[in-house]
Amino acid sequence: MSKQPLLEIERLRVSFQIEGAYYAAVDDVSLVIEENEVVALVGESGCGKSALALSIMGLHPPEKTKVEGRLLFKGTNLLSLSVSELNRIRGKEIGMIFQDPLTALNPLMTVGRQIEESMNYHLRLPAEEKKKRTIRLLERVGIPEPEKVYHRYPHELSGGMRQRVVIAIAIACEPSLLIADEPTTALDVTIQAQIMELLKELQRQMKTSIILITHDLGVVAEMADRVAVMYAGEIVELADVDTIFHRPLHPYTRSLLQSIPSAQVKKDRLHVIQGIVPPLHKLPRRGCRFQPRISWIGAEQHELEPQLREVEPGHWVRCTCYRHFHFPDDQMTREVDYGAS
Ligand SMILES: Nc1ncnc2c1ncn2[C@@H]1O[C@H](COP(=O)(O)OP(=O)(O)OP(=O)(O)O)[C@@H](O)[C@H]1O
Repeated sequence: MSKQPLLEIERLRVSFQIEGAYYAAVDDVSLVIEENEVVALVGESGCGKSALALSIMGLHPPEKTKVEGRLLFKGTNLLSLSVSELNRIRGKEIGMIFQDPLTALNPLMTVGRQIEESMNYHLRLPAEEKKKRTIRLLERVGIPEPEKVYHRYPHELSGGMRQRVVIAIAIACEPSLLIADEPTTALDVTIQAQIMELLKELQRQMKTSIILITHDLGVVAEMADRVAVMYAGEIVELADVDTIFHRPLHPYTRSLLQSIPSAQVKKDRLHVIQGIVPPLHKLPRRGCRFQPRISWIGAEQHELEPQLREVEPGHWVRCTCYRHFHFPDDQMTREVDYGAS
């Protein structure tokens, strides 16, 4: 019998209420996260990455959000749990690292107490043991003088140190799944690299699975095992990291990759993906959602109801338009020859 995946996202739809009607920000997304696997979710702002992550944590306010489908975590559907049942899993089995450490931390509570809070809820250890464990955790996330930092307040720490504290809270109960939503966007570039290095090292030690949400394709190349590329609420391409970087097929994935600056290949100008992800209430709900942004590919080259299809083992692509895609600028067409026919 094959092993049960850690998380199975099945036909997930997350819809927000806007002026009385519901619009899906995540639309029919299915994705499996295995144990000890890092899956990156990439895509422009507004593609639905955070909406997906927050639904796994059960953090959408139910009055204004509809979450449909199934989220099977170790076989249990998170969407069918009561708040108290979910609380037993959140923070213990699934940890989350948010974008901005300043808003993720309580300014009125010392670092030590904040880390211990999550242990209080899930582990119920004697005070002495809790403190020892907290100091060990601070050490583990690379905080110097952990005994002193234990008594400090968030505003007394630098941004990078604060994000280390947020990571310590997220891993305090050794979760089997971590969701990291743009964990470094709020930090300086040099600090970003250190924090990603820390996450990578912790992942290696703890064998935690990670859903990594990021705009930074460099980070994806460094950390991810597989990549799900999202556009307008849908996964448009899914494959292992090498395939995404070396044999991308979907026009959106190829455009994202073309827009990365490269020190090796000097280009006169970077490729810019024309247009924007439309707002929710204006998203095309039928046909290929990327069609308006690649207007030089005729409508007849797109599928009417594009599905994710496995084009080679483990490599999934939505819509057959990728077979006809070329960059509008000839030079780029010559630069990239993916041989898709
Ligand atoms: N609470 C909400 N109410 C209404 N619309 C929302 C809400 N939260 C998100 N949206 C909309 O849902 C869509 C997806 O948003 P989401 O934040 O998931 O995108 P994202 O890919 O995570 O972007 P970013 O990279 O900027 O975080 C966007 O159009 C956004 O405006």
